[in-house]
Amino acid sequence: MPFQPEPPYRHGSAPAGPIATDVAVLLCNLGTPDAPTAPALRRYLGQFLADPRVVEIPRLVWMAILHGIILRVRPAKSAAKYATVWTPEGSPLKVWTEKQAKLLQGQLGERGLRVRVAAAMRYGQPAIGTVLDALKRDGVKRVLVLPAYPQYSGATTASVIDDVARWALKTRHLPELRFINRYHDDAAYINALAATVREHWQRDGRAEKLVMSFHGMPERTLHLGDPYHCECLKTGRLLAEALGLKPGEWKVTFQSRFGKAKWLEPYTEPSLIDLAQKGCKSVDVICPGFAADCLETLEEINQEAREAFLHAGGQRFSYIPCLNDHPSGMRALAALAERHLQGWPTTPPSPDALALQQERARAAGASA
Ligand SMILES: C=CC1=C(C)c2cc3[nH]c(cc4nc(cc5[nH]c(cc1n2)c(C)c5CCC(=O)O)C(CCC(=O)O)=C4C)c(C)c3C=C
Ligand SMILES: [Fe+2]
Ligand SMILES: [Fe+2]
Repeated sequence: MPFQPEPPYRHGSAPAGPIATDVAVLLCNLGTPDAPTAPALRRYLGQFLADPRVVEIPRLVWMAILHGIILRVRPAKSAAKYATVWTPEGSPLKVWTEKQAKLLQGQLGERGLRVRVAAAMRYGQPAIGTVLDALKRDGVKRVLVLPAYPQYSGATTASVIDDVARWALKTRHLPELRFINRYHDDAAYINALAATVREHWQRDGRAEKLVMSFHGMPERTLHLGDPYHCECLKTGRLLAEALGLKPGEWKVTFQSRFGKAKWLEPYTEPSLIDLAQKGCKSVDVICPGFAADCLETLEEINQEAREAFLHAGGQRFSYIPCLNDHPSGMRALAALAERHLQGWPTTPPSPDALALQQERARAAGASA
């Protein structure tokens, strides 16, 4: 199999890029369309929904449905939804992920770790392979892959790992690779979520119920051994414990059902309607499984679900934003990355070690 061309090999050359280090963290999120338009959505959904990790039905049947029906109908509808959340800087998911990468590099620097942090997207741009190529060109030799999904699922975390593996298959000189599979029960992540809820209560008052809405998955993935459902429930329980909530004061639900199959239940919007119809007047809604606000939180929850709850008789719907660039969320990501970076050379070399390294590089250059 042909491998892609390597950058020229140099003995002991210092890494390039914004900070001289050969260690990088690759913060990977789902990805988003380039524009809130039907053609951009067709490209994005075409790539996303063709991933066998995302839709697990026989290829030929699914490709006929995807290209024959879904990619003819859904792009325009989805584009209209994206248009309602689009910002002057672009899609919220991309804007937040890029900001998180910058802040994470700063946070790690403050902890004394010399590490590059780059953002990449599983679908759309910047693609994981493109970012890995750029890091390699800058002399990066070790990459910690941090999928921005607290709960592991085959459709998300494993799909990021697949994409890194696909890049590795065509790369001759591989960096050392590490992967963070999950952080659903990480104490700093739970505390960061709890901090955003408490801040929200202080600012806007507290509702009768805290609804924790996670992205759904087909129910059959649970029976096939995907740990996602279990990890969402654990995050929910730990968050409720951290907030000192009593049973009945909180509820875990699943949103964003796609297609006709049964997905994980209870579904978010019907649950909110049910709560309102049973006399619950106010809800706080948080989406702990999303590292950053995106279409699914800003439009589906803060617009559609809000309207459904109020229409069913609810009086106050408060949306609690995702961790985004919240300082405690960023500290949680930095602590998580720091633990997984252990053993890699992330501290600046001492002047003596640097002199020795330069001497060796000179000698190697002379004998090469
Ligand atoms: C946070 C975890 C996510 C899981 C699990 C997940 C599973 C999953 N998603 C779809 C289908 C769609 N998801 C869409 C958007 C979307 N999904 C996630 C996260 C998870 N998905 C995010 C962060 C986003 C938002 C992206 C953005 O640009 O803001 C969409 C696209 C939008 C639309 O047309 O509705 C689809 C489609 C499936 C089928 C699935 C599990 C099998
Ligand atoms: Fe999704
Ligand atoms: Fe959705």
